[in-house]
Amino acid sequence: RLDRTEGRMRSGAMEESAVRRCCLGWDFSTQQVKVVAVDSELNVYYEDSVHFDRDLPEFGTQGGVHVHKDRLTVTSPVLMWVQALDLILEKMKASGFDFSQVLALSGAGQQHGSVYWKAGASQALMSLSPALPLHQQLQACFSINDCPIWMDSSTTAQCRLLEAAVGGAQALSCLTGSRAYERFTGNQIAKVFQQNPEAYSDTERISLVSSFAASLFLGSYSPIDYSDGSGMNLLHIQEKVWSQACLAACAPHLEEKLGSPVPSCSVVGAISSYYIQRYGFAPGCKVVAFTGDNPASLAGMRLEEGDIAVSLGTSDTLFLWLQEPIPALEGHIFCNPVDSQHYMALLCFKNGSLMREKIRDDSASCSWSEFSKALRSTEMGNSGNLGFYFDVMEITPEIIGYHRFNAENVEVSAFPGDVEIRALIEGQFMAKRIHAEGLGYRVMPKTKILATGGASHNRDILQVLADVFGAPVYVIDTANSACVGSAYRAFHGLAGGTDVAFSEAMKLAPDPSLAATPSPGASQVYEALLPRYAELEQRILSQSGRALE
Ligand SMILES: Nc1ncnc2c1ncn2[C@@H]1O[C@H](COP(=O)(O)OP(=O)(O)O)[C@@H](O)[C@H]1O
Ligand SMILES: O=C(CO)[C@@H](O)[C@H](O)COP(=O)(O)O
Repeated sequence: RLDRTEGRMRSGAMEESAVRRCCLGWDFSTQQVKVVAVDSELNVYYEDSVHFDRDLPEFGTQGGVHVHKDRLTVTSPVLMWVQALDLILEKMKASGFDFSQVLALSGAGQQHGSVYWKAGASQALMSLSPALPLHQQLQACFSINDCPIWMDSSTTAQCRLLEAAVGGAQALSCLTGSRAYERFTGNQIAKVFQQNPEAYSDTERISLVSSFAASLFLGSYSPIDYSDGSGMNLLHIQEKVWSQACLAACAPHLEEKLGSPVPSCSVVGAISSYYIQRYGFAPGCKVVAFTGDNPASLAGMRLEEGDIAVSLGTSDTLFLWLQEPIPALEGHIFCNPVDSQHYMALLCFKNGSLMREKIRDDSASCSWSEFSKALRSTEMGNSGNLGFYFDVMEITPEIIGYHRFNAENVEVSAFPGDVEIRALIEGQFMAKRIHAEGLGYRVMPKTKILATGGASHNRDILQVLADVFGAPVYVIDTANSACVGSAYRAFHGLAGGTDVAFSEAMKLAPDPSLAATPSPGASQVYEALLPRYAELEQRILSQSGRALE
């Protein structure tokens, strides 16, 4: 496995790269920009990344974001994303990467975040000078410099208005795949319009992080794809058009600022001459629509029906392939990124890796190996001790704070270090199983769990995942499934997109490898604990007055 933080050709790849045709897969995620190169036999042979906090400290982000004083507003500087692209391309060039062999590229972005292009920006995008980096030329192109991102939860008022405008939460979910969520882009745009009407009217185009990144490569505005567009509370997920009722409830002239959405596997154009002249890309290099990081991961893991994918990144997400959507008050239905007739379900847990890092720092001397040791030295079921750990207001369910319970369901104020670590990891995975089952998901004998994201490097964490779900856990060769999925999607788009089955185009892709199997006795332990966890979760929710109606 490669060190994910350093750009590296896989062994032997440097010599071969001159003749190696490839597709690039990008991921503009919360904490970093990452890229992989995948060759025509679908092998990953190059990976690179730029980490915002570490490599661009002048933007002063923590975990790639700025949390504002109200603790609800969370933004990221748009120019940091632009500069990260400059930096990563320069790193690739310095390492000898041969851009002329890139047949096509696609990418992913953290979902829901929005970028506001100022009037005149399209002209600047179309006339980029290859002599200068992008960030120097795009400085004045944004009407809002700090983009609202998925961690923002400041738009409750806008959410209630949107639901009321379309006949309630369930009606909105039937239309757009989700009830109103604070981070969903329509509500974020409504807040921008209400609080900053001048910036809104000075905006000629609104992009998602994904379509913004695609626009940088195209040198013109890229359309939003159906799958990432499903995370906005604006797209009619069955008809695949913007819902006029939702647009009207959010902000005026919104349709023209969004442009028309397109199937996720569309070729949206050829790469801008900027990249041909500055980096040596071939003029025919195609850009396939960018999508959300979770939809891209679904493609990267080549999810099959019955499987469940768990992404352990900044956020933890869980997703499934669906034929028939049944939108509900919890979870989300998105258009499927690789088959526009089908859908995917997604559950998002905001307290993912950053929460695990906090408990690691407090209880395992800032060391993942100490953290793992604690998991190995404690028993499945944690002697009945259960914990809920939410540093920031959780999405699934809406709980904040730490809540620890002993085997008698009595709330306690602290646990010893290793009990705390097991309580955190068991609790995170029990919540995932309980809420997936709430969407109708059932673990079956043939169930595979596909794990990805930074924490899927940790075998001891994956062992707890296998034990709690009672199913084997598989990983693909890289934890960057959103990048790999983006490169796969580029090949699919190149092969004909909607006219060709994704699975057909992916026949050569390597199978995932087994990382953990359930330990003997796991199912008895967790069959007893899961209902207790669910009851305690309800108890906390009703004490905080946030139980779902
Ligand atoms: N060995 C490990 N054990 C647990 N978590 C890890 C390990 N290595 C990395 N991580 C976690 O992975 C996270 C980054 O995951 P990643 O999927 O790359 O994030 P994103 O795509 O959201 O930027 C880090 O915040 C870190 O906590
Ligand atoms: O909000 C969601 C999904 O609905 C998040 O999953 C974002 O898409 C951020 O992704 P990561 O940076 O954690 O991969």
